[in-house]
Amino acid sequence: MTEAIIWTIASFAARDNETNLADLNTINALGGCGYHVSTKRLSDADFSAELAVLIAAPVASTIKIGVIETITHVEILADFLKRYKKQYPEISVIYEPLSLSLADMAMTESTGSMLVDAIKICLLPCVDVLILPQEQGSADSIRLFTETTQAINTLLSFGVKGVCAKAMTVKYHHDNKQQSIALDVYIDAQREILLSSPSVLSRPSARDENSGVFSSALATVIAQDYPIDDALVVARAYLNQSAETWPNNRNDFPQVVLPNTVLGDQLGLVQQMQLAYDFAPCDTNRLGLYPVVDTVEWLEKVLQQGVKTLQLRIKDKTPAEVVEDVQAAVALGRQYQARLFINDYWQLAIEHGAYGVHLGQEDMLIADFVAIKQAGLKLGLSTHGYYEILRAHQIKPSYIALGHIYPTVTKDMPSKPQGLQRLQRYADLMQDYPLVAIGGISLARAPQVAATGVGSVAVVTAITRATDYQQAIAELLAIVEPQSSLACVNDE
Ligand SMILES: Cc1ncc(COP(=O)(O)OP(=O)(O)O)c(N)n1
Ligand SMILES: Cc1nc(C(=O)O)sc1CCOP(=O)(O)O
Ligand SMILES: [Mg+2]
Repeated sequence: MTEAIIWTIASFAARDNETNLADLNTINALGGCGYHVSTKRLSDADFSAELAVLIAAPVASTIKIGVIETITHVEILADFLKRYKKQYPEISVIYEPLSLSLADMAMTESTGSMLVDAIKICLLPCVDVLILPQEQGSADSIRLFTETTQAINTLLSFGVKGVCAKAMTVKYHHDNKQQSIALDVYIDAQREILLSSPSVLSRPSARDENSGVFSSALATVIAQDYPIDDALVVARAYLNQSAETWPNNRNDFPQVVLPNTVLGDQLGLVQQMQLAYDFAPCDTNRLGLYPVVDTVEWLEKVLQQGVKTLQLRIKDKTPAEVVEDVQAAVALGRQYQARLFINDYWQLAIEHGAYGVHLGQEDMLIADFVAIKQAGLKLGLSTHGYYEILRAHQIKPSYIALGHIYPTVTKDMPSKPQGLQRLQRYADLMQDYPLVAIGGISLARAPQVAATGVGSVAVVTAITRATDYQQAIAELLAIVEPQSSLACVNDE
């Protein structure tokens, strides 16, 4: 893995060293390596010279910008970033101006401050993520949320790629009591992310929101190639904790706000989702070896080898074309007393009484989760990183699948492989769930995957393309379910 290099460029009017130290501590704590340029009291020529020195430092993965005090510094910096991004288009620029609020920045007419105008015209088009506070706790949460999204959309029109309105206090009613939470709202061209955390007042151990630590944390996580949704989650968890380590306590992680929930309703989220919560638990937390196959013939072959968890995954056919396969699959599952999951065709799974259904994140928008729950079917949900894991956790499925761990030839994946280190982090964070690792897991890789503590390993080609599938299943079973293989041996 290449080193995560973060450059920080800022001038702090007050508490310089303290704030600078908080930045660098955060970068170190989260596994990055920071290089800092302080612009404070630098002449324009000296500022340009400092930036030229930075060029000689190791190439940045992300650049974090803090307070920039003068118009010419803004212009010099914007020019520098434009040139640097041309050379390294992959670089992300994270900007947390601290002293400016969302309302100040989002005014369309001139604010009366030439500095703010210069920031909007010159700097924002070079910025990938702008982070601003939205502090006021209006009693009308729908209005506050609407104003916030409007302000963010205005800022996006200035050319910044994504905007996060951070830690806004939202008051809402639940169980006849007024609750108060801190909400992060992030919007870019592809996504809108809402993360709720307990209000700052109820978290004495939380970090100072006005220290620039959020953007340093975000920059460091993005520098390690995490996508923005996952980076927001980890940065927020870091702010919510006091420890100077990569966050690993679920209590510190934010909750993903979904429509059709108490908070979602009170923010006026309108998306129609037939969500349900707390699905039937699986009979074990360790689902073991989990072959995913696309024919009834394969189901039977793997069942005959002693497999107890499996999935029928037929893609892109009409329900009428797969109904007989689903019926036959359910019958086989019963005959072998196995946990048979049906991918995608949740109505057929309900109709024919499968053990469970496996669905993806996008299915949360279309499938009737209430019907699945009412029918008593187990629900497995796919995830591809922290954000999706927390989103899945909101509805408490029967198991969570973590993918894709390695490159896979079975499916075109829009995301990057997670690798073992991330899998370990997810396994530690979600250890109370049945977890299933999937994606590119071969016989050779299975021992390391199993060693992360996930109770189940799902495979397609490790079985279907094996020269000897029976041998492959026997070896995979011995790796993933060593206790059951021992029991078999002892039983003989
Ligand atoms: C065990 C397991 N994990 C993940 C998937 C992927 O499901 P999904 O995201 O719904 O994608 P498709 O399989 O439908 O392409 C899975 N099927 N099984
Ligand atoms: C169906 C599927 N879903 C994935 C996910 O990450 O959600 S990876 C995957 C394919 C797994 O096949 P193989 O074991 O051959 O790599
Ligand atoms: Mg699916």
